Amino acid sequence: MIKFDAVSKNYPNGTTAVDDLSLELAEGGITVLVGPSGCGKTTTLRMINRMVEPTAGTVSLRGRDIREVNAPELRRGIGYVIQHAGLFPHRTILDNIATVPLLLGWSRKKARARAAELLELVGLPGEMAKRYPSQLSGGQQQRVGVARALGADPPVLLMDEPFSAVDPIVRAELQAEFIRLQKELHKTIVFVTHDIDEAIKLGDNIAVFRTGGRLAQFDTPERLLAQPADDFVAGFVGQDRGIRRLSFVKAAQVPLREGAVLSATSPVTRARASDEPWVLVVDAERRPLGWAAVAELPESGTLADAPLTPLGHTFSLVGDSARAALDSALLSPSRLAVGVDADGAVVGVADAHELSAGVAAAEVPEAAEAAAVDAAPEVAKDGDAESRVAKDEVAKGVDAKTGDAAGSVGPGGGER
Ligand SMILES: Nc1ncnc2c1ncn2[C@@H]1O[C@H](COP(=O)(O)OP(=O)(O)OP(=O)(O)O)[C@@H](O)[C@H]1O
Repeated sequence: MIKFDAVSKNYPNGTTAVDDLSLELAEGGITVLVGPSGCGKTTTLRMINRMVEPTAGTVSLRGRDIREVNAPELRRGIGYVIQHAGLFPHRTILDNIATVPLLLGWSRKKARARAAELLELVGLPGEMAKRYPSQLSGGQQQRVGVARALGADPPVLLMDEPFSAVDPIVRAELQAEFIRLQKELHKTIVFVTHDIDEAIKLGDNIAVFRTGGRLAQFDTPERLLAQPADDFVAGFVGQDRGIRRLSFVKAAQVPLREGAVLSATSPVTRARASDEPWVLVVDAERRPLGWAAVAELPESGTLADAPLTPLGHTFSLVGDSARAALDSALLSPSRLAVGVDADGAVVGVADAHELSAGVAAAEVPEAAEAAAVDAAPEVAKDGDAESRVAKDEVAKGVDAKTGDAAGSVGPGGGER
């Protein structure tokens, strides 16, 4: 729905900020623009709301060349969120959020009612409405920024490094809240970051730019990790892309074996006969109780009499990723990961070698399938890979990069 067709931006000083970009961004999805500093991400973003005009090529929105739409009208349908939230310091939180509805001519009462709804939507308590921005934490301000950008319910949101100015814990919260919000709102979002991990966490699709404003690869996160287009992309996505790729493989896809899984009522002689250094002791419902080291078993009796070493953590075959499975193998005293079903009953075990062979055999899933991994409730990113919870923000207002008013409505912005 947002299409760049052979778009370039050259500045009079000779800088090519964006070079011959052709790209189609899907409606209702999150497209992340990522790349090193100065590679043209912000310029690309700002060409969508006409804060920057291309030197060549065409940007279109839902099939219409955006040059045919006057900038204020265009920006009415495009929310804009920036680093540091860019709130108006002398307006209350409620009035900051009500900015866009007021600009659109809503009555003060209706605009404030909408602002109160948005405050709740981004997870902030109503009592914050009367405070001023300086009385909120950085993360809270970012949420207000998001609420403000959502004021007129625009179908498109542009977000320029919205989470970069907060500490890593708040950032993870904001990211997770952002994912929650997007599941509800289905906006078309273009998100700029220089952080590849953030891109992989948030993006349905990722455009990797290289210096000189050139597009290096446009792909789903899983394909970016599995099949980087060239050495630059491989270097940019990082050395540990193999591990991160595991987040996109369902644990259910990796083969498990029965291994030495024995009930606590089994005689210790059975454990010795298993030829395994460790046996997993389970209760009558096959729920795991702990590991027994065969070399340390008592002479006689049952496994209920044996000293047990705690399990570490199990992984769920119902929703976890292969990354959670590998993590549990690495942390297990027996070096075996224990896979359980939805009831917590043991299905089987695998060591790191077996898991990695299983992952290699599993095809890189298509985007839809990978999204299903993420959506599965049990994947819940509970303890493992990503803690997708977030609180984000948005808005428009004073642009941290330029100091300009950067409203998506009204005259804000302009080229740098
Ligand atoms: N108004 C301007 N005049 C001249 N050059 C500019 C102007 N605005 C941006 N540039 C240059 O264009 C290039 C791309 O800038 P842009 O801000 O789009 O990069 P970016 O990828 O967003 O970088 P960062 O991650 O550091 O924010 C840079 O070399 C920048 O210096």
